[in-house]
Amino acid sequence: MAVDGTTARGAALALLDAVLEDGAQLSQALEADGSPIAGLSPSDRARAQRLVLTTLRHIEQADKVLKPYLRKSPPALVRNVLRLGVVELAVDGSAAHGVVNAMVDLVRHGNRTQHMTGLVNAVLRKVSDMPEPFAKMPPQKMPQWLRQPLVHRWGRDVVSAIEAVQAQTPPLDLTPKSTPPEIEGAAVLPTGSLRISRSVQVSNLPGFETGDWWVQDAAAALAARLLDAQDGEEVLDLCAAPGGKTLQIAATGAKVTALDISSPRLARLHENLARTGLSAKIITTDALHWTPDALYDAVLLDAPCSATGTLRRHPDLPFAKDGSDIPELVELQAALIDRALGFLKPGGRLVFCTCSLLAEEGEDQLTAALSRHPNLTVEAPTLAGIAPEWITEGGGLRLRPDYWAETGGMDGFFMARLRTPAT
Ligand SMILES: C[S@@+](CC[C@H](N)C(=O)[O-])C[C@H]1O[C@@H](n2cnc3c(N)ncnc32)[C@H](O)[C@@H]1O
Repeated sequence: MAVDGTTARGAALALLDAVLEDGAQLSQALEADGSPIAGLSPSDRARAQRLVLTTLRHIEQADKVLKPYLRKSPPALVRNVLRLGVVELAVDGSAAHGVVNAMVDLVRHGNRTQHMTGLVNAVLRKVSDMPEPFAKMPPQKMPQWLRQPLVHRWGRDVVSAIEAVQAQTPPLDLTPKSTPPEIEGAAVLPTGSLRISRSVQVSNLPGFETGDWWVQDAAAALAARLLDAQDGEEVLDLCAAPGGKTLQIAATGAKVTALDISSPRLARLHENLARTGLSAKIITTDALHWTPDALYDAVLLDAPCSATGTLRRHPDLPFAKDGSDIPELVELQAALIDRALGFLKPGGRLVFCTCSLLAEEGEDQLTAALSRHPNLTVEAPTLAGIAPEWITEGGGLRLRPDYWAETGGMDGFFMARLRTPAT
């Protein structure tokens, strides 16, 4: 497909196409050689990313608005141009004239779509006459493979509340290295993370160069807090990259070993350590086939998972995944838990966590670990800022996107702290 890749909108279209038509993950499309954003200025890059993310959060509504105007389904490129245009008009409130002309231009540049400029022009003009194109429409639904088990567990109201949060642009959360720095407009959350709700360029914020903080969702920041690493302890961060939790553990003064199977992801951990002036020993290997030289006081296992708790930050996931890899992930998580327990000194602690909304990757995984290892104990969380209802019957911490909804929600996570017997 040939599209105009020189503008933010052209790049957004190419990215949308990669996600919706090729099933690519947005992060991969952004980082790929020859990525559509490669030649753009920083502000156009940010604009292209914002546009594609907002569109992915509103595909369902955009298609509903477009349906009455399309007698038959247009080619994918034209459909995606129309979706981009509708979302810009409905959500961003961009000036109609500019949006319509830009979208017509995108279609004009497509090899096989030049003849559809009239259709795009006519449809988008009609949409631009609607006062609020998405008014009274419910937020975009999660895919059935994910929605159904969540409705079964939490009910429709909770699932709708989660979807309402997923429809919004999430705030930027930062974890401070020590004392929270002064950043204009940043709120300090009850758990200690900083939250910025306006649109900002991260590298322009005070404290970026000096590594006073790093970007990390407020829920993600709780796993290392639950581990509660102490100055001088030997701590293993298994599945560590890109390293938000490694940085938190290193900041306590603990001696951290950060292990991950992926060297490209570990390269980002190296960058993060350099920027923050923190240190960790880094090992690139498969945790399932590695044996440490000595045992650890504590292990953090942030296991690979469906990432279904992160849809508000990664709205491309429902389009790139169908849930078919979950049984394999559940098996891998259990194997990693068993392996991690073998790396602990007697009386050591393991925090297991996943950024999944699904019980099989969280609550059920904890139950299964306890039945495989009956002499483990679960230590219920006592962290500042968490609500009692977030603690599960089994002593884990269940975090949901609709918690703190009024200030932008949080990523979905499950985490639990386990202790091995002292002798
Ligand atoms: C949820 S991510 C970790 C995020 C990280 N803890 C952080 O806070 O930035 C899961 C990680 O597990 C790693 N991984 C997957 N299978 C692994 C294995 N067998 N051994 C080691 N790492 C593995 C992936 O490369 C990925 O970086």
